[in-house]
Amino acid sequence: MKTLFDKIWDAHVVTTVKDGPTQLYIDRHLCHEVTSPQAFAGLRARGLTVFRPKQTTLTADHNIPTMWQNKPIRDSISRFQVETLAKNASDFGLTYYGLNNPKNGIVHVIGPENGYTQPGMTIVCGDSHTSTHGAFGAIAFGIGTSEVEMVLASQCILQTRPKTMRINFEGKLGKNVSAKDMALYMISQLTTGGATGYFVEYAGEAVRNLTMEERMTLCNLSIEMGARGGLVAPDETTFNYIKGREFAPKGEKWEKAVAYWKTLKSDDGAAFDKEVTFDVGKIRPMITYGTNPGMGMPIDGTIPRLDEIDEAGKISFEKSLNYMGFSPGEKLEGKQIDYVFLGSCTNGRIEDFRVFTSYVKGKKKANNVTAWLVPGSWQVRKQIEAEGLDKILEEAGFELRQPGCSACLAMNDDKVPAGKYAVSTSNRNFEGRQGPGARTILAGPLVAAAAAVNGKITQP
Ligand SMILES: CC(C)[C@H](C(=O)O)[C@@H](O)C(=O)O
Ligand code: SF4
Repeated sequence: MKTLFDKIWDAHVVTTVKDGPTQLYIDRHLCHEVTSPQAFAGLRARGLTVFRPKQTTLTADHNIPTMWQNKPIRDSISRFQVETLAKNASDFGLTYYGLNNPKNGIVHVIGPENGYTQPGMTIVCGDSHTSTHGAFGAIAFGIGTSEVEMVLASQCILQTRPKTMRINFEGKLGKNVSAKDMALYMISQLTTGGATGYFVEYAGEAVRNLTMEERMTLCNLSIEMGARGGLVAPDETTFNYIKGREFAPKGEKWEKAVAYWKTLKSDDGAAFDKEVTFDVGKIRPMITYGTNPGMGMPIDGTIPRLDEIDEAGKISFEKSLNYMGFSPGEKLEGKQIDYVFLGSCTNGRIEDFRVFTSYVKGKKKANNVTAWLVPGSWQVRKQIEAEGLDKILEEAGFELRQPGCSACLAMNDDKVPAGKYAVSTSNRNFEGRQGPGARTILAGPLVAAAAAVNGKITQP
């Protein structure tokens, strides 16, 4: 009896070093401008080529502006990063979706939308949120730059087998409760270290009922509780999503692939090293109040009091609240905010824009709010336009930007000023994450929409 993880892992083992790591074959490799330059430099220094060039795809996302992408990038460091990526792609003969390419977008958005991400695969990228691709029933995880070099050179990687954990979400999600709320709730319960050393499988009725995009949101945040990755067994929802996409198998190959994908589930009675169950009926729309994604609570909740925090955590708890400008025991509902960011590989897909738009339709953006609405890819942006969502957003006083990581992290022009509050659909609320001194409140797209319209934290 095997878990889903075991089945995929075992099918990719090349050799195992006795008492050491496994040499694992990698099906898909994605690269972006931040973590790949030294890897390519390493290949050059050793006179190596890319072993299987068709299995690596490059995209520019972190350092790019989200306006005027047809003009040269103004910031010289960012421009250099992106130019280096383009040069590496052409020198090593790799597919590259650069600026203004219709397939450009955030690395974890474009893989799935092109059908490049498929069940049963091993997928890596020099990026922690590679866990997103696990939504398709793939072993997908982030790697370091030296490992990027290893994959480029050999299409393999040395990995220690992680432990397995299953997280069951039972019951039905309440009204206005999203996959993001499930994830923030889960991390608030398990803490940011709760899954360290584990690869998580998400299961249960509530997970089966999620769309592919919602499963991606959930898997995306796996890394924020320390997990190596997270995955969901593929089912009809998965197959329907993949069917017909550019890199999806076609014709007879499709039938064969689906027959194999249907075997990709944990056997009844397969043993996990740890198992946790949540009743989703208890989950309400969430926000974070601190400086790690585990510091979350329902919107109408109160920040824990100092006496509720254990001795060891008191100093960092106080430091965190101090940075945020909040007090222990405070309620945040009704609190004024300054920025709203809809986007990132967590919540920058079409369904997120549909949810956001459905709330703001016929309403107006609050005057005190600067809103950045950033599609995860050009294909997402095209779909937004095809559905006329851009018009509705415009009428409500919003402006749609061009794709990129944007305000998810302060590596490009979209920085939240010091001291300002941003309700953000991204995945990290670390100090300085959205700009030096910026204060991030993580939430789902619906809560972000309510904040954008009301100018403060409110129930959607
Ligand atoms: C820049 C990159 C290495 C980083 C990551 O690995 O996650 C970024 O994508 C992030 O979200 O912090
Ligand atoms: S959108 Fe944010 S989390 Fe995702 S890859 Fe870009 S920087 Fe990382």
